[in-house]
Amino acid sequence: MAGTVSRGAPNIMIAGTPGTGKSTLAKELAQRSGLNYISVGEVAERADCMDGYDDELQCGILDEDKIIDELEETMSAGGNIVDYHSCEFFPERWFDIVFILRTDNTILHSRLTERGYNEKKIESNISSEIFQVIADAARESYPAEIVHELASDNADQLESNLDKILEWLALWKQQH
Ligand SMILES: Nc1ncnc2c1ncn2[C@@H]1O[C@H](COP(=O)(O)OP(=O)(O)O)[C@@H](O)[C@H]1O
Repeated sequence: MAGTVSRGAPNIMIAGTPGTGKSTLAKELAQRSGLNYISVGEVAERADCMDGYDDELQCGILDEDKIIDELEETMSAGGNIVDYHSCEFFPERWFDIVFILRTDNTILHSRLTERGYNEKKIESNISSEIFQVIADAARESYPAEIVHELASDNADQLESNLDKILEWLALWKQQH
């Protein structure tokens, strides 16, 4: 079960549709908490954990088994903030808490346009956000009580999300 493994510091998953603000939140959280930031995409590139390329969506395909092997030791030690769009394929035991960032469709559309995504990729991501694909998959893979959705539309919400997570972290430390 998640959360029952003894670790010096918790592992936090930050998931969500591309453009919802995962890396913005996760990097700032790492700064403020001292926890270790892990961009799964960057590790996968560096450690050659990609398994082909999706031409339609114009993105690499992750070799899930390989990235799990690559991260296992670091995750077992605890104290990590993991940034990746989906999380259902990671071992349940890795995470003490899972946050799913959610963004209003119009705002998300502008962010992805600004990022230079093509129309097909934008539509695919917006539809994934509308149908809450990532949130539902997370809830199927982790205990409901550790999965939390966070609104990520504006700077105030970013601050309040950081506050909430830092509060949770302080509580975790008191209890462990
Ligand atoms: N809470 C927020 N309010 C306003 N803009 C945000 C917020 N979070 C992220 N952004 C902006 O949205 C864009 C996408 O954020 P990013 O963190 O790269 O998303 P992701 O890692 O989920 O793909 C960036 O330009 C970032 O500055």
